[in-house]
Parts: sequence; C-alpha cells; structure tokens
Amino acid sequence: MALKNQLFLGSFVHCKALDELEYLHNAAICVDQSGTIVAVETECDAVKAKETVFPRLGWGDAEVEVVAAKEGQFFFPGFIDTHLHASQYPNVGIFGKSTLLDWLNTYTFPLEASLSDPAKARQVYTRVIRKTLSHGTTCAAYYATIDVPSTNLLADLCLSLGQRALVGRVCMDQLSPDYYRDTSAETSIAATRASIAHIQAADPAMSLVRPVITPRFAPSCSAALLRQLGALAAEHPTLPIQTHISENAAEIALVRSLFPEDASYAAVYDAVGLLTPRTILAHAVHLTAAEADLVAARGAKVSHCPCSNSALASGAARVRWLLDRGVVCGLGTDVSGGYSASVLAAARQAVLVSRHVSLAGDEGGEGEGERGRERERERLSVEEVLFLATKGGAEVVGLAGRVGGFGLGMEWDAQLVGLGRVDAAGEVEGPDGGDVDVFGWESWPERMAKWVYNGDDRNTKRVWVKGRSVHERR
Ligand SMILES: O=c1[nH]c(=O)c2nc[nH]c2[nH]1
Ligand SMILES: [Zn+2]
Repeated sequence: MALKNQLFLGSFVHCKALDELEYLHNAAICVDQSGTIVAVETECDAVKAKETVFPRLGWGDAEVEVVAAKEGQFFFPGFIDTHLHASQYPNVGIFGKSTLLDWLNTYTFPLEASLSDPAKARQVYTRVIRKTLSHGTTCAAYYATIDVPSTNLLADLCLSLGQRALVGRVCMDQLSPDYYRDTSAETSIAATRASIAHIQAADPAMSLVRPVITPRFAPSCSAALLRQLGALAAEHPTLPIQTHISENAAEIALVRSLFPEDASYAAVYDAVGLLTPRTILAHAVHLTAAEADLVAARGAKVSHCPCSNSALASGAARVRWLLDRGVVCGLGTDVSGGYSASVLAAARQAVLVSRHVSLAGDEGGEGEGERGRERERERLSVEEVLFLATKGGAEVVGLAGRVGGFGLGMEWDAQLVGLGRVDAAGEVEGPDGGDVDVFGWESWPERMAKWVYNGDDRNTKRVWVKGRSVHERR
C-alpha cells in the first residue's frame, strides 16, 4: 500500500556527535511518501505545521497522517544491528560453558545446516525479523547459511516485513563438518553469485535489502576461496563485505597456523582485497596495534559485540582504543554467540565491558593522575553507546547520512519509545513501561540512562522503516 505523507509531533532525541544527544521538544518532523524527512521544525504543533509547513511542501491536510508522541514518549532513530546470524536465532541463550570453536561445532553448525529445510527457515527467519523489529532494530546485517534458497528467502522476508537488511550467504569450504560446508571454492562462489543475483533482482535499487559478501571467517575459508571472494568483491564495488576477526585466542592461533605467510589475522584479509571501506569486521577483540592501524588505514569498520564476547568468554574489546585509532565502530548483537536479539541490551553491555576494560591490569583501583584519566576515558557513556547503536552503525553498514538520525533528507527509520510513568500513589499509569519507572523529576539525560539500563521491547511502542510502520506494540 502506498504511503501517505506523515507528520510526527512531540519529542525527538538523536545523536549529534559521539558523546552528545540532541533533544528536540515540541517539534515536528514531516516525512514524505518515499519515507524521506522533508522538514524538521522546532516549536511546532499540528496547527502551525498545517499553516506554515504543509503549504511549503505542497501538502494538503487530508493527505497527511499525523502521529503524535504522548507526554514523556520520544522518537529515537531505529537501531542498527551491525552483526547477527539470523540462522542461529533459535539458539539464543544456549551455549553452556563452550567457547568459540567448540560452540561452533556443538551448537551452531548443526542448527545452521538444518535450515536447508524451507519450512524451518521460513519459521526461524520470520521470527527473527519480527523479534528484532520489536526491539527497534530497523536495519540488520544478517548472516544466513550456506544454503542459497533459504538465504534468498531471508532477503524476501526482510522486504515483505519491511526491515532494512544486508543479507549474506555464508561462504565456508574447510574446517567445517562434511554435512555443512561448500564442497569447493568454485561451488562457494557460484552459490554466492546466485544469491547476489536473487537479492539484487528482488530490490534492484537496494532501497531496503542488499546482498553482502560473507566469508564466515579465515579458518573456514581456503586460501583459494578467500582469493576468489576478494575478486568477487572487486567485481561488485557497491556490495558490502562481512566477516569475523580476532575473536578469541584459539581462533587467532589457528589463523596463524593456517596462514603462516601472513603477518597477522588482518593481513590475511588484506592480502586478498577483503579489507576495504565496505568491510564489516565482527569482534576485533584482540587486534594488535599494527592490525588496528591497518584496519583504520583501509577504512574497514568494526562491529563490537559485547554480549557475545562476554557469553563465549572471548574477551573485552577496547572500543575507545579502536575509536582513538580512527576505526569506525557500531554495535552487533551477534545472535546467537550473543544471548539477546536486542541492540539496547548490546548497548548496555558495551558500557559494562568498557568498564571492565578500564580495570585491566589494576583491578579495583580508582586510578590517579594520568592512569586515572585514561581509565575514565576508556569507559563508554550512555550517549556514546547510543551513538554506536545508531549513527556509528549506519556508517558501519554503509548507510551514513541515510539512516541513524533525524536530519533533513534522511530516511525515517525510527522507533517511538515510552517509559513507565509513576503516579502520586506509586502506581504506574498508562501503557506498560516494563522495567523502567520514571517519577517525573528526572532530566532527559537521566531518562535516557534509565532506558539504556532497564529498557526492553516493552518500551518500543512503534517502529518505522523508510516511513513504513513495521511494528506496533499492542
Ligand atoms: O561469533 C561468531 N559466530 C559465528 O557464527 C562464527 N563463525 C565464525 N566465527 C564466529 N563467531
Ligand atoms: Zn558472528
């Protein structure tokens, strides 16, 4: 159904800079039928918008749908999940005491292989899209499986359910079980081409969904496959690339033994042309300084996955250290290494992991002088993790300036957030505010902190992608 022009009224919060949120109250945002923001007005209500803004836009009153946030509610940019495995969604929370390499063999490969059953794939992919939308994820960088038809189905479902997505057919031709791997580099490339062709035909303008070249990670790709994927990436200069890097110690040792001629894990990807400005590197927990500098020099981006890194005991990524070196970072849930499909949960965990990083080498001390200041800098703020979840993520997935904020000309990928309001008798009034209780005296920055630390999908009242309403909490 064609979209109407839309007028959004109320409070809008978005990231102005890494450590700065902008609050627009009593504001109006106009979104046209293509889902693009065409006016941002402060001190504006419905009457003023109709009298002064609509004529400028050539809008008649009758063609406009009005959505007004209630008192205390606010519009926030949709979250961007820069790394998750749609095919692993049924396993969220199921990882026992495993760590990366045994987790892959025990839990992950069997589940991924089973999704070659089309009915199961449809069930799982429909659910993961609906679930992530309900948590405010308007854009997701998905890994599917090696299976082409079900990977294509994931892209089709993203299109029909209205989620913006990168969809990758997973490439892996070695060190994986016989029942779940590409039989050669050539078959892997042919299958990848088939999936790229399908997704490009489904959304030729890449207005919502795009294919992403997806070597699983260096250990599961032969040198020949990595080389051919680098060539494929060069052949398709508009397509993003995604893979994993430097997640855990055993994996890094494995890469060293498999690729002894390369100076580092990052160098393995760089040698074949897979380290580019359109590359999304998940984890980057244990990069050396030389690798971080190489990643920054190539303009590759990092998806920080703090829930996954904590769950699989992989380590604590030094996000400030990466940012200081000029590496662009976003957040990933990394379902199902990560135990939650919520980017808000990943943001919360990113704060906590950064606080552990700040303790490294000197547990418990506040730290004084220079080291004390360094420790404080290492700790990410609420504002910073919300930036990573929105604007940072947009840059990671190649959509900077298009989504992640409320600027003129950007697309309306947004969520309406409502927190619980406590009345004078100590009861929560109005719709379900979940775990967040607001008493009314909190400042807006304090409300944002309460949302980050205790919020969940109960606070995500409604979600839009490219202007289309794609989720509403009843
Ligand atoms: O977090 C991860 N999830 C995966 O599925 C995977 N495969 C390789 N390396 C990986 N890391
Ligand atoms: Zn992953």
